[in-house]
Amino acid sequence: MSAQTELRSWVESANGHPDFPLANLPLGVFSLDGDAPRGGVAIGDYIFDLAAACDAGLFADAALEAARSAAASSLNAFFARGASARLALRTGLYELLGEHSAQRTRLQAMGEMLLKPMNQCQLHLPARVGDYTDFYVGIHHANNVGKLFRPDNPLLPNYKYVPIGYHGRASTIDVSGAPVRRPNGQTLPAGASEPVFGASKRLDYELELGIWIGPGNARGEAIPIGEAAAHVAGFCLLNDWSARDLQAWEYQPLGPFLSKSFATSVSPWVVLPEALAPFRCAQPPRPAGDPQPLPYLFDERDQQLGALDIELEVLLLTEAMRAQGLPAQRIALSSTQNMYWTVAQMVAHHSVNGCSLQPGDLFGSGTLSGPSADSCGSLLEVTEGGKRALELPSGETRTFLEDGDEIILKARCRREGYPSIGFGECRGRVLPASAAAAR
Ligand SMILES: O=C(O)/C=C/C(=O)CC(=O)CC(=O)O
Ligand SMILES: [Ca+2]
Ligand SMILES: [Mg+2]
Repeated sequence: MSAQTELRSWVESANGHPDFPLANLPLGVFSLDGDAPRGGVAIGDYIFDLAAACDAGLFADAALEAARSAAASSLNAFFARGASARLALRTGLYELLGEHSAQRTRLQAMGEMLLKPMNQCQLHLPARVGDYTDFYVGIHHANNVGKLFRPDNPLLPNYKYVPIGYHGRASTIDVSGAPVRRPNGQTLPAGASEPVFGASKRLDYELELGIWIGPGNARGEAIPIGEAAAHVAGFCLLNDWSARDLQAWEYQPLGPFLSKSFATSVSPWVVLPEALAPFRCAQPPRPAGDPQPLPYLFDERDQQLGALDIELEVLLLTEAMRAQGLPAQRIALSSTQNMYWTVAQMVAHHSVNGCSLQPGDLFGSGTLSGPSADSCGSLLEVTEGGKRALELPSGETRTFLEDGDEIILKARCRREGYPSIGFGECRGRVLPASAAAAR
């Protein structure tokens, strides 16, 4: 695609925008000045108001139907419509927002009615999440964490056969910017034989890719792997906040429970699969020599697509850094290339037993650490279980998160010859535990 010129927009701030050029067009739900939340599209420094555009008669036919469902106060109905609605909407948006739009003069005159300054808007959770499942497909994370929790048996024998996951908690999913209260719970102090109750002392983040589910399946009807892509509505950043001391005490034999159910943060913009299509790397996600997946988990086309190629970043901003005027410090740079299982394999596996997936369900990929120390997706790994403190430009050190610390996740896709696109941010700041800890 010689798209650099074709993909220019008359919305000037979109051209060269680090996250939201015309090639991206992610969907979200926003409100302005306390008005009703509604669907919008990020373009440069603005949000294109889909309800206002529909009311102004800017869309027709399939694009109008798609825009109407994406203009609602949640994107569930739009997700349910699948790829044809996304394509119709994207085509309509290109026609309206492209540099050579036939309607450019009219749209520019409508200015403020259609384009809302993003920095004045409030962004909401883009969909009602019915169910949330967190996978474990970051193989470096699985190895690193396995070594810490189970030194004798880090990567369990099922890992290369089953996309491992646990059922998360949908009621505590927040959009970026919502604070995260340090949880209280049971922990087993080092050397003790009985647990104590109190605020977690080992609060951590997890760098993950979020996957929004589209049409989904009826109960009892598994989604074949070759059709799995049709059930993926889009992608976001996800932080699976984790209390490692609660986790270490509670997780056997059924897996994480209260150590992860107190908060999960997601970025507000849903990056559509069509926008991500160019960003794949040739390397297949499964190294040669590893066991062949069972047939329901194998699709030649899915393997040939290669791994998603999205750069992922974690930044930390402490209160002292804020007070000293220091910028957030990057503490990890990783990539979705570290996913051992593909998104299609996750969808096929999740539904193979007849479990139904529904529009607006959310998957977490699992923590996407890379192989090196500067690409770890959690503090547990960065500090080797709290043994090696992380040094910060403020002169502070961290093993786990302190109250007031803010974690910022970012993601970007780059490829020669294509405009790069970004996901925006997923932020969360730690609040002190509630007084219940004193009881
Ligand atoms: O017991 C373990 O090996 C570790 C489990 C997790 O940390 C669970 C989790 O959230 C998976 C992930 O993010 O990759
Ligand atoms: Ca996780
Ligand atoms: Mg969580």
